[in-house]
Amino acid sequence: MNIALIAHDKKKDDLVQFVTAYQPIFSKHSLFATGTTGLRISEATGLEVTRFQSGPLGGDQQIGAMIARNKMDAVFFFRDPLTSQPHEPDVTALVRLCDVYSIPLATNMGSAELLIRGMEEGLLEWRNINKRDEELDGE
Ligand SMILES: O=C(CO)COP(=O)(O)O
Repeated sequence: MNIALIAHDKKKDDLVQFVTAYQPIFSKHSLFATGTTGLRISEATGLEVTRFQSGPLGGDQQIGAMIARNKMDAVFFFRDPLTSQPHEPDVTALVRLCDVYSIPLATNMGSAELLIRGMEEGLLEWRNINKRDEELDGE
């Protein structure tokens, strides 16, 4: 599965810690990230991460484009709710696209734990099979 990893600056340590803790699971998937987040994760874990532009320079939109093309299966986006971001419209757009396409989105450590455990149990594969069946039914 394709997984997006994104964190605002004050949340990057949390996301690095999270990915490190669940590295055996993340290592089974294709990882994508905004520029600085991806660099931090690959340096800390050695995992292969496809890096897009930094968030403020269009990285959020690049991940959004993957969602719009049905190429992203889950998004871990540790947002900083206490700091205003210069690219707030991009952040909102990315979250919105997750809702448009029903992509599982975890925006903090609590929901991330539940999402990764769901992935571990194969719940996302199950969801994708259902999605494919619905698409086939609609054809
Ligand atoms: O700003 C971001 C998400 O909105 C993250 O971008 P970086 O990973 O490049 O810091």
